[in-house]
Amino acid sequence: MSAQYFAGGGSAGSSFVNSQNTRRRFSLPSDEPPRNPTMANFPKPSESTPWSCPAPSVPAIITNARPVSVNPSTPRLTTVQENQIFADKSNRLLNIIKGTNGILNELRETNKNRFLVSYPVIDSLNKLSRSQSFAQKPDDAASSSQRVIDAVPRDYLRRSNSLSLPPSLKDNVQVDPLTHRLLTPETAQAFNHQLNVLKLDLKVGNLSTDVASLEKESIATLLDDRLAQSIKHLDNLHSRVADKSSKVLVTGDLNAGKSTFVNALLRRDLMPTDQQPCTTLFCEVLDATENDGVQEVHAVPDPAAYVRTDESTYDKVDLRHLYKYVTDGNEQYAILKIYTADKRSTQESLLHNGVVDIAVIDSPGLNRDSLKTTALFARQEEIDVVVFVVSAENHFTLSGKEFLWNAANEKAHIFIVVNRFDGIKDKERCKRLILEQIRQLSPATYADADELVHFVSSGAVQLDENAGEPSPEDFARLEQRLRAFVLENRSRSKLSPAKNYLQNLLTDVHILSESNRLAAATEHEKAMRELEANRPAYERLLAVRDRVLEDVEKLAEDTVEAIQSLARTRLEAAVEHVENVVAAVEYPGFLLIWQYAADLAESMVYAVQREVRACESHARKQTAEAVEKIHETGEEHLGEYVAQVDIEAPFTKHKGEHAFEVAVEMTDFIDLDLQERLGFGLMGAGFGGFGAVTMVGGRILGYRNLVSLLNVVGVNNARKWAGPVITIAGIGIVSYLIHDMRYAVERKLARKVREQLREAQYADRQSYRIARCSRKVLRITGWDLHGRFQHTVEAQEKLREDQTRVAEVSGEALVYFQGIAGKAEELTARVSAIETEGHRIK
Ligand SMILES: Nc1nc2c(ncn2[C@@H]2O[C@H](COP(=O)(O)OP(=O)(O)OP(=O)(O)O)[C@@H](O)[C@H]2O)c(=O)[nH]1
Repeated sequence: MSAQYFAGGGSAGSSFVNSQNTRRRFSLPSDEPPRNPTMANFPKPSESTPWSCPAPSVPAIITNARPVSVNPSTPRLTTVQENQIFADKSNRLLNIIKGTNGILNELRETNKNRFLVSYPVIDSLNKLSRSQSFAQKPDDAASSSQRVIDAVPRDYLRRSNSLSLPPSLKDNVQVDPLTHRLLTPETAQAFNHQLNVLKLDLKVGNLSTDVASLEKESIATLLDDRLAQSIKHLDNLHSRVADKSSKVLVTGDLNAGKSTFVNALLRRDLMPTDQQPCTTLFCEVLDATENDGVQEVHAVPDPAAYVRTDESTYDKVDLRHLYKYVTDGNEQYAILKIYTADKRSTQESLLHNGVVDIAVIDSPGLNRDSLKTTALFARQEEIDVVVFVVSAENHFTLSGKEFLWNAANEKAHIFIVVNRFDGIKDKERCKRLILEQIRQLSPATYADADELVHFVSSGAVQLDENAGEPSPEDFARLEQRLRAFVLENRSRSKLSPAKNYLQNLLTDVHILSESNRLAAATEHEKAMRELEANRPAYERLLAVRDRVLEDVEKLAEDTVEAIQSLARTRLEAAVEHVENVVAAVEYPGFLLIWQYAADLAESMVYAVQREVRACESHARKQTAEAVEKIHETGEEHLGEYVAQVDIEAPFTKHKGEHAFEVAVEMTDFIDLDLQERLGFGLMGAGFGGFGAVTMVGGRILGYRNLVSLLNVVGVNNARKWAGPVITIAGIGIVSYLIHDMRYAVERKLARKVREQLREAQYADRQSYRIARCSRKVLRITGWDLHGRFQHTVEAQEKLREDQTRVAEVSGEALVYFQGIAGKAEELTARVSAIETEGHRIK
């Protein structure tokens, strides 16, 4: 049989065995006084069960022996009283287990779906060192971190009268909210180290990971594992506490008579006995009522997986073949579960006696090979009592001594059966020698030897259960004390592990939730403080934003309007005075008059366009100044930034829009419009001399004037003079036109250019275009500023939203962890009030 079986065996699972050596026992003070029952609270002795009958008078073996398994000052109870107390304690423990289970499940749920449960730490190693007021060894030469790890938590746990955190932890609990990382490796380890059940397992293979190097998420995952394990273990404890049966392991040297003793207890020849060693397997004898009344054997390969109702977990064996299975050494089985019917009355039956169900486990005799396995088996918490059978003829063997020595460390009290006493001649000497050996091997058992050491002859017990023969007196007393011992131990073996585990677990839950509450409180306070601190700045920003953006819009509109207005005025003037360019253009003579006309037209166009460019330049300058002003205003409220506005771009883009052309035509050289000519002549230099002539010429050419003149001179005379006069007039007109051609071109081109520009609404359009370019630049600048304000406001709002969320979540966490800590504290007080040491049974 492998040791592995025992690691996983039993309803309590592996952790029972494993936790034995590591479990830290500390007792928290209870608010309630110990609930030791008084006789007044329980039935009178007359109401007791058969077990409470007066012990047969046997000579006291050791007169000064003092019972140490329970408080000697506590009055002995009847089995009924003990049963009631046990039932009360069990129920209270079961309720606490249920409550603790609820907390763990809630913590798991929270850790997964609401907020991560963090492992808080202490931020400064120096501060930790100061907390040596908790330390027992202030001058310890060990490193400060190790000193702290050793001193703070354990000492706190040992000395604290309440479950509040030590001041050193309270002051310094910190979780970095940004990185969610635990601070400083030493402090993280220190915190982890103070936990017991919920201590994180940081071993990956052979490597040990540092808590501080873990992200909060990783810690939450590890914690989840821990919580899941604890929930499972609580379930095991629940089953164990709820299980009303007790287990008695019968062990001892080879051939000491263990099987004979078991048969004597059962009053039945069930287990094979032989003069040579024959028991090769652990054999658990249970009452057949636990197997629906069917007597049979279940050969179980894996006890941890054994389920009575699931036949795949064992091989069914007929009771008739038990001998073969027990003696053949079937190594594939770890244990035989033997369900047997006990026909005796409830009062007499050991297995099913109406008070406590007892399962007796016969085991292979101790030798070098079986010693370790049996020791592991005995160490299981589900073993309530270990009965050690020693042969009165052989005394203790080396293996037996080693077993007792180790078992005494685990169970303190062993029930010892000195068997085959019938074969001893000098019985008193034998008793003396054996008791002396017991004194050395198990002092606690020796101290209570009257109760725990029995010299009997199992072989002398009548096995025929129907015969009704009374047991020998010494064996009857043994049975009575064994039942009492089972009851006394039941409380300790069943309830103590649950109590210890609950105390450790609840203390861990309290420490964890209390430190999380502190972290949440710190975070909440910080978030609220920050929210309050940046509120004025935020409100100011909102007010300034609206005002500044309004001002900027107005500035932009004013600037654009001024630019447009000035440009229109200047361009209208330029159009109106387009003929001013004439003075600047040299007249090259009549023969080149066409060229002259082209130069004039070009100069006039150029002059107007030059004015457009001047307006654009002015607009750019004004726009740049406005942009600069807006930028300065922005920087005043938002801090320095680089404005991303290209002032030139819109002006360059619409560069060609001011172009226009004027074509020179033949008609531009002849001007018959006198009025215009006069008007123009008034402005032209040297034009006055021809004014009267051209005016008369103009009248001559009029038809009505011509008819009036003919009437005066007569038609015949007119015919006579007509030819020469017309010739002279024609020559004059031609001369005049040639002479007037330069001025006609100047007048007509000026008029033509002006009219075309007016028709095209050139001044309006250009001033509007220039203003539009400027508006575009200023609008972009305004948008830019608006965007920057918006960005700043949004950043502020985001910050405030985050702070609000942190405040809400941390506030929620604070209340939550406060609740958990309170529940844990209350449950701890309740569990501490349960006394599990048991009582002496009559
Ligand atoms: N005289 C006498 N013989 C006994 C007594 N008890 C047991 N025996 C005998 O001792 C021998 C061994 O008894 P078992 O019960 O098989 O011993 P055991 O310790 O179970 O043996 P293993 O399990 O094989 O180690 C048998 O022959 C029994 O008859 C007793 O009280 N008096």
